[in-house]
Amino acid sequence: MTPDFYSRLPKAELHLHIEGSLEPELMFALSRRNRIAIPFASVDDIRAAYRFTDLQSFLDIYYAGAAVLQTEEDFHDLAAAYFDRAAADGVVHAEIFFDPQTHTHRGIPMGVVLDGLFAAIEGARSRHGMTVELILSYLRHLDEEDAFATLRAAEPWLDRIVGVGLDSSERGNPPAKFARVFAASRERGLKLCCHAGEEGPPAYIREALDLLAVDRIDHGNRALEDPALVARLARTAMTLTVCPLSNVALRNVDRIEDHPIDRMLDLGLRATVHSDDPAYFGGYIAENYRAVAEARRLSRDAVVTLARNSFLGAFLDDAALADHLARLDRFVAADVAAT
Ligand code: HPA
Ligand SMILES: [Zn+2]
Repeated sequence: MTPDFYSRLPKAELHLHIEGSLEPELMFALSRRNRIAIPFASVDDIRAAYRFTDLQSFLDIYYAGAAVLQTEEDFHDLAAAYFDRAAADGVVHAEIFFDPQTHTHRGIPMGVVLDGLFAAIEGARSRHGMTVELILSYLRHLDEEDAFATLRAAEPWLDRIVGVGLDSSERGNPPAKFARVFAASRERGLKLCCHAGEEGPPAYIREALDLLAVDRIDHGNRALEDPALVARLARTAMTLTVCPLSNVALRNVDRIEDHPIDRMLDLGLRATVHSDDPAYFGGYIAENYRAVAEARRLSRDAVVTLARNSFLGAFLDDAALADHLARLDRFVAADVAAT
């Protein structure tokens, strides 16, 4: 493999919270631009706060940081910075989460968030040739009625949103709590994703399948505790969007050397690698590939399988999928010839 293999490998990003790409430098700049106080005196201060013990300790800082996002321009700048980094990391297609309730609850209208994101998406297309889809993610620590209100607020833009997701504090907020709003989302033609089995038990993954009828599971690591569930996920080719650096930062995996990504592939799971909240967890998607591939000594074939799975798991039409897979094959053939 050539040295820049991981960043040149064509891939799809399927698990990225746009608010989690807010780098400390931009957080600081926006806090000044918008005169929003943050509990940090400097960029170094912000970085020093990024020592997490679990999901909730991260979410507390993540929601506090998002308070600096106020205007359409802020959302544009946030997403444009992410797309530039993603393009440099070989991302050719991205399906990104945004958390509307984090903003609407602060009085920021849905249209401000979306117009900023749409402008950045247009820039990603024209500057990088990248295709981008948006996934509206409901916050699971809030109630289902709030999720319904969010779906209603997004109604004017639903033709430009590919799907919905479920994120935030997993324990104590099972998928079952959102069965009706997921059914309503499906009726509106939206694809369905759900964070499950990051901290929550395998039973939450089963609920996401049985009660929400999801198209994709985000994380899914704890399926490994339940062999019958693993067999079902493998048999149905359910995509699991795995985030190695996130798993270590949030202490769901002790060390990157202990990450189960190769076990997942060996069990026949359609696992893929993604970045989750890269500004907080120490690396964007290529760094997630590099870190887990080196720590687990993955073969080139295994790494290419992860990238192939990212396209197979994406919400692409057949023609676009075929194009992406053909480009991946050409990349691999050229890399093999060069080494
Ligand atoms: O890693 C995550 N897990 C759950 N909710 C989230 N919201 C942003 N990132 C995450
Ligand atoms: Zn996530």
